[in-house]
Amino acid sequence: MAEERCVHGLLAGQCGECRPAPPGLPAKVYVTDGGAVFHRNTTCRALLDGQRRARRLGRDTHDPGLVPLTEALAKGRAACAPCFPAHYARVQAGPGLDMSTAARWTPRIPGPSHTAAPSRRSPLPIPLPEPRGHQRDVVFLRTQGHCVVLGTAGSGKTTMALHRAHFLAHAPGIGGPTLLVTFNRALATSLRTLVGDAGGALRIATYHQFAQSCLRESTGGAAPAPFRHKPHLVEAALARVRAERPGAAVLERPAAFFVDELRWMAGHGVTDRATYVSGRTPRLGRGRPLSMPDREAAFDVYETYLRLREPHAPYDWDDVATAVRRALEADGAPRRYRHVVVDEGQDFTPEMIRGLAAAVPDDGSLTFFADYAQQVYGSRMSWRSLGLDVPEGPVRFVDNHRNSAPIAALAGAAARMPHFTDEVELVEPRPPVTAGPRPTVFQAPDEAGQLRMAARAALAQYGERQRVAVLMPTREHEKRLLPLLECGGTVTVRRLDAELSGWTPHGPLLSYGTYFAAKGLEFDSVVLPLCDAERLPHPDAVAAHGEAEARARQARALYVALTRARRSLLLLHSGQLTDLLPDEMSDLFVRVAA
Ligand SMILES: Nc1ncnc2c1ncn2[C@@H]1O[C@H](COP(=O)(O)OP(=O)(O)OP(=O)(O)O)[C@@H](O)[C@H]1O
Repeated sequence: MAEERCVHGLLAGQCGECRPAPPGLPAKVYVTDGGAVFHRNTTCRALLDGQRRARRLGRDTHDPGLVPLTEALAKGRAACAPCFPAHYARVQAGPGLDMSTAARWTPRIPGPSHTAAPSRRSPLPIPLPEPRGHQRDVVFLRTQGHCVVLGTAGSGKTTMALHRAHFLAHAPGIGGPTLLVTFNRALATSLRTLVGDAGGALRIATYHQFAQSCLRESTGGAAPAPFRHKPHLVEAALARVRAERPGAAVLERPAAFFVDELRWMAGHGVTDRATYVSGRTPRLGRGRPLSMPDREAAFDVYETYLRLREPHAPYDWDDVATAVRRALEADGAPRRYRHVVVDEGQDFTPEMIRGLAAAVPDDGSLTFFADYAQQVYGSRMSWRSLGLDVPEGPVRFVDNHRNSAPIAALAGAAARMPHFTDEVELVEPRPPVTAGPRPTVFQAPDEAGQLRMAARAALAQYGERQRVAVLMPTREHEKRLLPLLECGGTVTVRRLDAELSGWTPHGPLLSYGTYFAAKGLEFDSVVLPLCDAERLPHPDAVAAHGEAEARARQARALYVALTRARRSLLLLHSGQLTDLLPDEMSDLFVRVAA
């Protein structure tokens, strides 16, 4: 049953052509040649408004014609929302309200015998699954000093980070104001919508929100905002150094390489020439180390950038972390937070973590959750370079609670490919047992066909009340995809970005965004267009970082995208399929041709 597919090779419910007619829709509906939806009758307000708008813009309009519902659905049309509000009301009700799910999400956090039980005065418990196995140990890990938790994708790191933060915020005696900090704004926003106001003692923020409020406090509100236009200024700095040092081969690299190099320097707090040029600070990753003369030239770019930035701001989004650490180390005042919990820690630089460690008092704690297989920002790092004191070593989560077995098998095989594995500590996952269909790989005739197919599959699954995301490597194609998903403005589509406006933690959802924007989030179904070899890895990344490093970085981003899907995964391409995925012979996906 798990592999039940339609005549087009897609999963039942995934195919825009074969999905059953949603209940409550009539046998015949009205469509116009230029429209993307179907209507109940020709007096529909949205239809008439749309035609008026088209005429105003000088476009042709078409008279509505009556067609069988099945034909309208087969052409990928969605129901017009004003004509079929009951249909959308049902879709909106969604699985999040299902009683069996509600029971599974009943929050109870039984405390271990050696720690105090959570206070009776605690606010309402948070709506999360109960910790299991090692997860329980982590919620109640020691409450002073540093703790590290490494876990594979979907192993409950975010869930346990929330549990732990909630426990630390409210446990009597040992509890106190707690900061749960993430890298992605989208993830922070989604966590806030999940827990709501879990009590004033728990704050959820991104690192950069924390940094800004910290600097504001330390300067009495006078701290300037970090400089926003670093790539532009690095390019200008590079042009100057090229003129001063003609013939230096390293300076022929694109500006993106230097942006990345400067980020590494800022992230590790390497700000003097001798330390940088000597190469004493250990580096990980596949990029070939620069020679000493090349490092001299790269340091010139750094210094020139600093000089150009000086009139604008004392720091940018990368080296703001050093300003925060210095401000906190110099500040003997009582700390605002007693405990800090870091989620998605693999994206934090050592300087960020040092600053967060300095933000808690001696009787407080810093807990660090990470999965280095999902590190997608900047150069490779290990938790061991963060300066945390963890004599007992990290706790490891190996059970994947999110992905079905076939999706985990594909993602796991991708993560075991030679371009992926490196010297950074990755947690080997235990294969999940949840059954499900194998991922589908669909070859469309061209890129436009990929986007059309992606939208149709996403709409079909959204119509089945699922939480769906269409994820792409970059923002380049978003403007072409959005109108296909919106169906003439009748379907509400959420963009995965910093604001994550309209995000709801439960119920059907149709969303789109980049692999990066989806970090930490999850969906029932994920559609990945543009999995072509010529895009993954992107040629710009190859030019900036070299083939091996670009492949490794892109593979980790793709791994993030694959592991966002709980039950259904559709990958699309039109040229050659990217070789960052296991090949056709692996039997880990079902191939479908247009
Ligand atoms: N003990 C548990 N029982 C049931 N479900 C769980 C449990 N722990 C986690 N889950 C579920 O597993 C899914 C993944 O959890 P979560 O997002 O916390 O994982 P993660 O390790 O942070 O993932 P990623 O790093 O890939 O973003 C969620 O749907 C969560 O509700």
